[in-house]
Amino acid sequence: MTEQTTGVRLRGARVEADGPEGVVALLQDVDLDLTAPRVAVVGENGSGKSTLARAVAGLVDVVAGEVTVHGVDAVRDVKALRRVVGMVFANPAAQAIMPTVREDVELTVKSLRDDDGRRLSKVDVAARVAAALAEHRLTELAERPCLALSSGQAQRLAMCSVMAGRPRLVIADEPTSLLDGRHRRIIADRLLAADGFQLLLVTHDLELARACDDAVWVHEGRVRAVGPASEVVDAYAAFLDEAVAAESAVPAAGDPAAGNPAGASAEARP
Ligand SMILES: Nc1ncnc2c1ncn2[C@@H]1O[C@H](COP(=O)(O)OP(=O)(O)OP(=O)(O)O)[C@@H](O)[C@H]1O
Repeated sequence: MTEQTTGVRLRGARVEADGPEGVVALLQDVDLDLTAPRVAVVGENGSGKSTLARAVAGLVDVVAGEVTVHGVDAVRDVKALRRVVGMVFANPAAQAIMPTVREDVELTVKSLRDDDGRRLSKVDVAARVAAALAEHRLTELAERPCLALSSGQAQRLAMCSVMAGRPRLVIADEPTSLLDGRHRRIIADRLLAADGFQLLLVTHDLELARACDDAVWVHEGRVRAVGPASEVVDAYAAFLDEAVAAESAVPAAGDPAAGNPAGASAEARP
C-alpha cells in the first residue's frame, strides 16, 4: 500500500459515544482525501465538525476505519501525530498551559529541534518567541498571566502557541469566533496564508469558509459534500436558506409572525 505523505486521508472512519439509549455514531463512513492547502469544514450545530477535527487530531477514538495525517497513522501513532498537528480549540481558555503568555509560547518553541535534531539555543528560543508574539500582536501582553487574558486575547495566544510549533497541519475550530473585527482579519489572514502548513478550518463563518480552497460539508455525522469551497459553501448556504424558509412557514404557537411571508424573517426573530 502506498502511503499518502501529504494531506489528510480518512477511510471508513467512525467515532462513537455512549448515549442514554446505547452507543451512537457521532461520525460514520467518512472517506476523505484532503490535499488542498486550505480546507474549510462547515455544517450545522451538532453535525459532527468538531468530532471530525478531533478525529484528525487524535483526540477521540476512531473505532473503525483509517485516518492518516501527513503520512502519520493518526489512529495508532498519536505520539508522532503530535509532531505534525497543532490544534486551536473553540474554547481557548482550556488551551493555555503555562502561567504567562511568554512562557506558554516558549513551551512550544522549546519542543522544536533544528535540522540536525538538536535542541534550539536559548538565544534562538528567545528570538523565535519574540517573533511569534509580535506576529500575533501579543508583545505587550507577554508577561500577563494567561488566566487574566480576555477571551479574544486567549484565542490569539492559543493560535500563537500552536503556530510557534510549526505544525504541518493546523486544525482551527472556530478560531475567530471571539475576536473583534481587526483581530479577526489578522488571524484569518495568517491562517488563510497557509504559509508552511495545511489548514483545516472548522467554521460557521461562511465568508471565511469560501476563502478556503476546498470545503467539507458535514451533516448528521456524515460527509454530505466535499469539493471546491465556493461550490460546497454555496450548496450548504442554500440548504440553510431552505431550512429557514421551511421553519418560518410553520406557524409557531404564540408567534403571529410565523408563516406570514410579510412578517419578520426567522433571523429577525429572537
Ligand atoms: N462525548 C460525547 N458524548 C455524546 N455525544 C457527543 C459527545 N461529543 C459530541 N457529542 C455529540 O455529537 C454531535 C456532534 O458534535 P460536534 O461537537 O462534533 O458538533 P459540531 O458540528 O462541531 O457542532 P457546533 O457547530 O455546535 O460546534 C453533537 O450532537 C454532540 O452533542
